[in-house]
Amino acid sequence: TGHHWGYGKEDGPSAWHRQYPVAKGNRQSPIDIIPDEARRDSSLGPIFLKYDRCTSLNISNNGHSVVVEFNDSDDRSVIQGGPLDNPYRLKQFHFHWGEKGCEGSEHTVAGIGYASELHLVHWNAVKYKTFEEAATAPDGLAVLGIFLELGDDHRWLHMITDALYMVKFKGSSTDFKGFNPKCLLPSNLHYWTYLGSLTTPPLHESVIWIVLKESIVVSDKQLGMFRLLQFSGEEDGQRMRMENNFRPPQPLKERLVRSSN
Ligand SMILES: CCCSc1c(F)c(F)c(S(=O)(=O)NC)c(F)c1F
Ligand SMILES: [Zn+2]
Repeated sequence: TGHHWGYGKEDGPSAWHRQYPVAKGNRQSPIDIIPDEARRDSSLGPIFLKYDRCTSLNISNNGHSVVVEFNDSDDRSVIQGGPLDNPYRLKQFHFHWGEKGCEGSEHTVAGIGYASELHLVHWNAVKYKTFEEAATAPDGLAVLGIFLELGDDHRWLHMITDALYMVKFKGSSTDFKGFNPKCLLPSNLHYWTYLGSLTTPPLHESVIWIVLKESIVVSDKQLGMFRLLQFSGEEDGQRMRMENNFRPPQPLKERLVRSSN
């Protein structure tokens, strides 16, 4: 139904505002994070991640990214603390990446992009009954953003890249049980936090962003496996390699970025 959004010239980020006017809103994501302009806030405590390995369900290609979904029927896997008033339940994680190493992340740091960015999406199940309801509420979602930079192989990322051949085409999905995303975290959980939005349509302004200062390291070979994925379905004629599925930084407007200590 209707013309769907994408990352191409005609249907990419610069065109999204036509169908999603909030694209020009006051709390859009991603942003360029300028560390020197972030406010250190001593009231910002540490974040706590309690991820239970047995809540992962499946890995799939939704035509925009590769997504690992979790069972969010209880509080087994949650993020809490930091800027959050409640625990937020882990719903899914996915990645954004480029076609070369110097760009591919969504947030940038003092104008510098990374090769990729991992998003762990959580929702406020204390205040809202469903993910869908939370996804449209100003404090409904908490997304943990982790930068990926190029270097040596990541010890655990192979668990994801080994499964990518099974979800090459849009609409494909396969079991992915027993994966604990804790293995994708850097050693240090210092972060920047600000109020923003989804970075893909419908671009809801419902995200409390928590972006980790420390990146994780993956190899070019591992990241190259993500580029074997296709935006298009198996039956679609033209081959559409999945890459450059990132939105560029948006205006900060009247927002403050805070920094944990
Ligand atoms: C209602 C969307 C379904 S869940 C989801 C998602 F699939 C997604 F891709 C992003 S993102 O904007 O791309 N990255 C932050 C999200 F924020 C999400 F919450
Ligand atoms: Zn994302």
